[in-house]
Amino acid sequence: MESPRQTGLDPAETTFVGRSREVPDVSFRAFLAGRGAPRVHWAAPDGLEVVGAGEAARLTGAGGERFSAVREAGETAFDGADAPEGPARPRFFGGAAFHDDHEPSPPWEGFPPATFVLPRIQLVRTDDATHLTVVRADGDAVAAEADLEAAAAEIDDLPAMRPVEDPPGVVASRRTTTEQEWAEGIEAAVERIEAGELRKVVLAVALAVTLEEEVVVSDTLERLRRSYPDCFRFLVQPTDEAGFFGVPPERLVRLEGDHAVTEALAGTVARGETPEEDAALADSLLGSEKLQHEQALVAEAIEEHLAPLGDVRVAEQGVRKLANVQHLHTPIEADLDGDTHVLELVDAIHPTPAVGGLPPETAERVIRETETFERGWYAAPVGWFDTDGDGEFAVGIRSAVAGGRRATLFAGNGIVADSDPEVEWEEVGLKLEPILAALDTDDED
Ligand SMILES: C=C(O[C@H]1C=CC=C(C(=O)O)[C@@H]1O)C(=O)O
Repeated sequence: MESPRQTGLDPAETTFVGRSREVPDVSFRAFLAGRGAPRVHWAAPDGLEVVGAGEAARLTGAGGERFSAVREAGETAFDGADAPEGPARPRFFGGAAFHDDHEPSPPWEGFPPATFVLPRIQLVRTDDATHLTVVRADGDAVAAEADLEAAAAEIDDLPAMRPVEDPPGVVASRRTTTEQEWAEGIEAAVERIEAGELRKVVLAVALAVTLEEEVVVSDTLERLRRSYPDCFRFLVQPTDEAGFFGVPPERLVRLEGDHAVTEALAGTVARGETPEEDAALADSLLGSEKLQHEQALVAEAIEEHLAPLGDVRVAEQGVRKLANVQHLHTPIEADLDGDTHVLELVDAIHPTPAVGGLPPETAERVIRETETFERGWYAAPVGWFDTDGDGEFAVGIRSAVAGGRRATLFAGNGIVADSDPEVEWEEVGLKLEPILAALDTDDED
């Protein structure tokens, strides 16, 4: 196992040099298709879209200090760097496992407890331009200029649009937890809640899927964009064998300077078939004592973790509507007192009770004892940070890890005192649906 502070980067031997220029807009999927792993794709619902390939540097961490190990290495790595600023600035992309003692085993080979890659080539699409950035770790500015020329020439040859391949098709899918095991897990959790040992725990299922053809993950992500335009989209492909991807509706945190934005998202009902039914379901969400409790615990925990760092404002609760489900949603903002790195916020907030539970240690123990699969990077922070410590992270839910003819999908529910195993079994089905549909030929639009 890696030592907790191992970062994979020797600052004494590293001087980053980056060069960038504006380029004509091209298909980001075409860019990814032509490059080997590692590959990343990130899109925030409110603007920034980035793809990256290759590795100028990689930071890894393990154990309870994995986020601070990565942060410290990232900070010193950029001392003396000669790199562009603004939208074209270099960024580290990656994420972490849900549990800090995670050890990669199938389907999570290639996904350590925490790892971030600084791509050698990055393309950034903002509202008004597309920027190409190349980065080298050897401080050779002349070579960086040449890399930029070469990459720009390759980009010139890429198409502006790329057709989306047919979905791979689903041959078989199977939850790795039986309905009986699920019911027993929930009943045991409810007993602990009634005994006062636990207030809430999020229990999840994995859906193991066999595909007809090999999956092209970036095409799957594109199909998901069409159905879930308001969600984040991410892909982390550390190797050509496997990619972790998803369309999470939930921002873990965004930090710009001293301003942090986060949210409490929890409590779920389906969408209605008609506007009237939809509104009635939204009312039932707002009026449900159980779902309100489930979400209030999330908002309170986030507020409590941010309060020592600055001035926190909790906005009014609303309903967040996605194509298949609706959630209770409370925006939260904070003006931070000190110079804070986004990974410090990630460390402070993860796991929120929207994916873990309360008290956190007991909930994590219950998750381990109950779940019949390895969470890996599911429900964990995934995103990027820059050399100033700004960045953005989503919660890796509505997600799957896939490669070749296999995909494993994940979905979980908050369990509180009055949770009913049958209702919760159906609800995880609703949350698994979007990715399953994007993989299956029957659901082609
Ligand atoms: C843990 C998941 O969703 C969380 C976010 C929103 C609503 C949730 C719920 O209704 O339980 C979960 O807390 C998931 O999608 O796997």
